[in-house]
Amino acid sequence: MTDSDAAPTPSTSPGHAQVGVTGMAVMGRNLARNFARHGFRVAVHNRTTSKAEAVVREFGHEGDLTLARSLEELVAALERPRRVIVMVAAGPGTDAVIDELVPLLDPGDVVADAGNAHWRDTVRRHDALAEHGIRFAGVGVSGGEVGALEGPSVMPGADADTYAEIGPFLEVVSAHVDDEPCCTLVGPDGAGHFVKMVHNGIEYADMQLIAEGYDLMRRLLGMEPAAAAEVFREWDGTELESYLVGITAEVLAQSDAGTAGPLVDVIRDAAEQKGTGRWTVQSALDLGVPVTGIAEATMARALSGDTARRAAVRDALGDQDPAGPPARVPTDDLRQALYAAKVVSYAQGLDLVRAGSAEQCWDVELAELPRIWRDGCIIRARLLADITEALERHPDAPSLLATPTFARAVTERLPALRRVVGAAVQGGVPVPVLSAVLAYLDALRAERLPAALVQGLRDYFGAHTYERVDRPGSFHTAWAADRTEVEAG
Ligand SMILES: NC(=O)C1=CN([C@@H]2O[C@H](COP(=O)(O)OP(=O)(O)OC[C@H]3O[C@@H](n4cnc5c(N)ncnc54)[C@H](OP(=O)(O)O)[C@@H]3O)[C@@H](O)[C@H]2O)C=CC1
Ligand SMILES: O=C(CO)[C@H](O)[C@H](O)COP(=O)(O)O
Repeated sequence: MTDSDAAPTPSTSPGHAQVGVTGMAVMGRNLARNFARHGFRVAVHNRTTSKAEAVVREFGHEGDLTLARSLEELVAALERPRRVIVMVAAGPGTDAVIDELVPLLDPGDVVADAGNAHWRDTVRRHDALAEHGIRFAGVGVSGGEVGALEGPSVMPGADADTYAEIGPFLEVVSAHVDDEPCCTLVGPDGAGHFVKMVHNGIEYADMQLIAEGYDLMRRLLGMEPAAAAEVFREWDGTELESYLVGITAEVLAQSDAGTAGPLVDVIRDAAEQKGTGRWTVQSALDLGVPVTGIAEATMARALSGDTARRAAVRDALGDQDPAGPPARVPTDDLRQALYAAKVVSYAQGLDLVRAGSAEQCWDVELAELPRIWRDGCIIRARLLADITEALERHPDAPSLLATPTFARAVTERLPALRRVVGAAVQGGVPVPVLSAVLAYLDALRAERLPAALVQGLRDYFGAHTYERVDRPGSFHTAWAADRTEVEAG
């Protein structure tokens, strides 16, 4: 019997642990191990105790891991002020844990929710715990199972004194680039979870863009998954270098043991979602920020999962395009199109953070976000160093797209993006994010938009009035009478 096979025992030294983690599923377990590997004394707890026992049994040799069989034991195991990290299923699961924790804690203790909470829940929980004198942090964590263990990107939202208690721990275990932690206080209460939500929205757009690129390789260029994998592997050494492009090559190259064909061909084509993409779009709608790439990526997941409707419409309309054979585009056009579209979806996400921060008075420093996303997180990419630099140089730019570096980068790639979207439309390959991004760019660059006609129509049916380009004021045309124009109110 080895040491790690020994049955774990509850803590025998109250107040010994520096940090407690409750929630021993993939993320919490690995985050706890990450703390322990960095020399912190950690107490671990899980609702189903056997999972916490397994963590101590299997990984106790990695560091100072103490088992807590209940939240009472977890709290008792911690030094003061206590630091409890909650890493459980978002929503009711998180509320259940917090409700049980609160009576066990004292004023000054810190609860940090590191799950994917909705930022409005985080604001609510922050305010509710403040009434008990308990400090609350909403901590966005990205990196998946491996990132949690080896160094995630961490996006904490907290009051400064709360961050002073928990931040140094988070910074140590986060990913590092040039000795800088991929963790910084992004703002108070819900700011961290808002930023994590937008991170995930960008993640949705990134993944859908990659999927569209793959679909075009397959359906326009006739490439098999293994050949597409090679292209993505090659792209991972270019301006598109990123975690998601790298793992795309791996997923596409994977064979299925059962069929001996590509695994991707036997995976059901219905993309699921846990909510963060949808929340991003909902928040963007509330704030009036056009995050069209993220929105189309979220809708694309919903459409893919609507299999009954897909089958019904396919049967009714047929899937043959009478327009003829699809146009071919070089893979270099695809690479450029993906890069331009990726820049736009980052720009849209950052616009949303700017608007959310302004509305909530969070004072989020925008350039800090691409800086802490450079490593550890799912959207880590070479591009993020350039975005950081562009935003540091031009902090007041109204859009990332208006900074010289990215204005040039996108302008140079616009012809390729247009060729790709054109070929996809002609070939009947759906590219919702690529085409939404192109439309967004064309609309932003247009001297005049047909919004003028929309205003005219609104005035016609609802007397909603319109403004004129040649003089100030609001105007209404008496559409139902003599059609003269009057100045309104
Ligand atoms: N998986 C990922 O890649 C990432 C996940 N996240 C977020 O981190 C958090 C944890 O994620 P993950 O590790 O995947 O685990 P899950 O989201 O699958 O949640 C499972 C954990 O939540 C606990 N739990 C669920 N309901 C309750 C409840 N009512 N009371 C107490 N505990 C409860 C479970 O305990 P039990 O074992 O007893 O069922 C288990 O420990 C989530 O908020 C998730 O959104 C963030 C970044 C990445
Ligand atoms: O936060 C994450 C990554 O950053 C989680 O993996 C999250 O579950 C991803 O979202 P979805 O499940 O909706 O694809």
